[in-house]
Amino acid sequence: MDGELFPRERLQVAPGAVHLPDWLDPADQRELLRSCRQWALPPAGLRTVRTPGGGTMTARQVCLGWHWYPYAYARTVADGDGAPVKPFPKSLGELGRRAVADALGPEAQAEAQAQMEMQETQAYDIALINFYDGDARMGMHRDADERSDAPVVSLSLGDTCVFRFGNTETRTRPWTDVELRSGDLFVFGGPSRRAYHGVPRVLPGTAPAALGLTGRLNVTLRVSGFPDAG
Ligand SMILES: O=C(O)CCC(=O)C(=O)O
Ligand SMILES: [Fe+2]
Repeated sequence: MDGELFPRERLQVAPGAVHLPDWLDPADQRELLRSCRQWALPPAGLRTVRTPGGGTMTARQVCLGWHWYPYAYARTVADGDGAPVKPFPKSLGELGRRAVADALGPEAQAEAQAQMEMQETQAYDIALINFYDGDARMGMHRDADERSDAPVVSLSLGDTCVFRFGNTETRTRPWTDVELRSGDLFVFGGPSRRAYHGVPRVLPGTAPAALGLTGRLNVTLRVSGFPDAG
């Protein structure tokens, strides 16, 4: 909701894990939403992810650059229509770099860049777009199928959610619950890169009316660290 008495403040939730409220302005949010709608179209579009235990994830997903499925990456939608994954757009790479610099400072950004150059891998090359509607949520997990330790960049659109940011050891407490609203940025890198996190709740009807989205979209950008990325 807008119109708070005090603006929401930038918050370091854990070392290397930072929440930047209202990082994308309304025009940039609309633009990103427009792109998400394109990316969600078939082939290689939005799909329901099946887990090895026979369950399904309630957040539906589409990937760019590399296709993630439990628990690996592929170049094609190996667990879906088999189509090649859509390319990772340059604009998202630029957004990722800017997000890291704003959240963690130019040093962290330069260090990440130097590491990537050493490994001869490119910068951000994976996007996972999660769509939460109805009762969708996401259990506590780590982003652990990438080879790179570069920070994960997370952008939220639409309904507000409760984002639970935990610790690197267990799925359980201690954790911090943060409200992520439309336009918010969350970055986790360094000692927090492999921390457990999840989305226990989305708050229906909280999206900014002008955006025109029912539900919540989250875009996470990652660096694969795979030698043949690109
Ligand atoms: O929706 C979110 O905010 C988190 C998404 C996430 O953790 C993931 O895609 O791995
Ligand atoms: Fe995650």
